[in-house]
Amino acid sequence: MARTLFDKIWDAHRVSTPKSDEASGEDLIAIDRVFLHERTGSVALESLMASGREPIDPTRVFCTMDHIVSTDEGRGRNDARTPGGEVFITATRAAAQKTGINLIDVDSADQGIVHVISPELGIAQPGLTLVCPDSHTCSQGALGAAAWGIGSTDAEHAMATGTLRLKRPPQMRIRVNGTLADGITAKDLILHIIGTLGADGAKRCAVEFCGEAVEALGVEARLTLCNMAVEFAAFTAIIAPDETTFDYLEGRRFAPKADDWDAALAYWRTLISDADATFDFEHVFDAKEIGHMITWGTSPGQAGRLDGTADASDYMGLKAGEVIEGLPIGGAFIGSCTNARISDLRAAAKILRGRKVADGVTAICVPGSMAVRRDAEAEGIDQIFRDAGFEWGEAGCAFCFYAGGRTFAPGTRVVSSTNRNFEGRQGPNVRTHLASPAVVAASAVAGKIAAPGNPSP
Ligand SMILES: CC(C)[C@H](C(=O)O)[C@@H](O)C(=O)O
Ligand code: SF4
Repeated sequence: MARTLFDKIWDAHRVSTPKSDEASGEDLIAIDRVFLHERTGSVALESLMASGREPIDPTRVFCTMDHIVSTDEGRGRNDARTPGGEVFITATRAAAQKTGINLIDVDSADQGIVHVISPELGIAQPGLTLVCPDSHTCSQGALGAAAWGIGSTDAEHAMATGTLRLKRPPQMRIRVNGTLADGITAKDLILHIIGTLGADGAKRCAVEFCGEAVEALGVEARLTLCNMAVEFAAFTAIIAPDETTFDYLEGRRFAPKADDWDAALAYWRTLISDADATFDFEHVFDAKEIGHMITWGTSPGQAGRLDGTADASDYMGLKAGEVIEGLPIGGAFIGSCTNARISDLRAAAKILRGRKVADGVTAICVPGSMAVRRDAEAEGIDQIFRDAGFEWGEAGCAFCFYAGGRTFAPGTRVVSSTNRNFEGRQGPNVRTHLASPAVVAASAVAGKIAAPGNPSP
């Protein structure tokens, strides 16, 4: 029977369908990797230890510090950005050391946001199952892994048993034909898709992105695309691994080596949906219709073209029919697991070179990992950001979400390269507009929402 890519990974990991689960349709699925972070992973680790159990294979469990850790340059990395949050860091460290899992601590050269460092270190690989108590784990499907977000209790279970019990999700295929116009990015593409299908448009499906425009994306851009799948209610997202994926992974720390690499490649090449595989839902988009996108509301589905108009939104301070381009801003943020990789920083630096952030705009860039930060510094990109008037941070989630601590002033309109624009997401009454790093940079310079081709005031 013809199978999808997701089916193939599922079937290869199906340990059994326990008798008690026949009616529920649940399968017992082998879990290859568990990733944790200090915000929710600490809870799972502590609870596991409290129950007298330990990870069945600690070498397959990874943990980073990203959510709570301070990202202010020069500040101690053991400091928290959330008042009183140090305990997350110390408790996670203690539990990780005790259980012997792979800990990527605050002072590690590998430290960074979980969904940035997992691909970077070659931990996410085609054909693997990977879970993490974090909703944006769907990002890692960009490598051809079945990767999804879970709760802390499931993380505990996955660590203890190497399995999870769950029902195979329905499946959706989103094909993007044609070529994206110059300067139009994966962020614009995903905002266009979510804006068209709505914030619940993916119907809890495992979504396979495919088509010419998706194949043309580099791995970093594919990560951006898959990152926001959960923002339109997907179970997860996946992209068939191809030469782009293999080139990206070769030589990375946890990628297979020598003969194992050849064997892995042979297997990975089978990971494509069969030509006659069927999906529960299918959508087709045309890449050439997509322009610079931005959200205007408080749901990621409230997205439109930058030169379009908004609906009324009290929270966002917008009237129906108001033109989005040109709205004055007070903040600009480039960071997060969506758009803080080296290609994102390069795109922004291209716009910022030789320019200055407009008066009255607080502009901050926080690289997604310390490796990205080092790469950027080696290329002089940090200097371009600093010269333009951007603050340059150390790696972490930073201003992507607010959990107390430093943020933008209430009422500030912020253009942000992140993935969530809910009320209060970036701070009390902060108004978040989601966009690509290029749009954030252009807007920072213009002091108002602006397209990259047109950054001057
Ligand atoms: C804190 C964590 C559980 C949360 C998530 O699951 O996504 C966070 O990363 C977010 O982006 O809101
Ligand atoms: S960067 Fe933002 S979206 Fe990503 S894991 Fe951190 S808080 Fe969640």
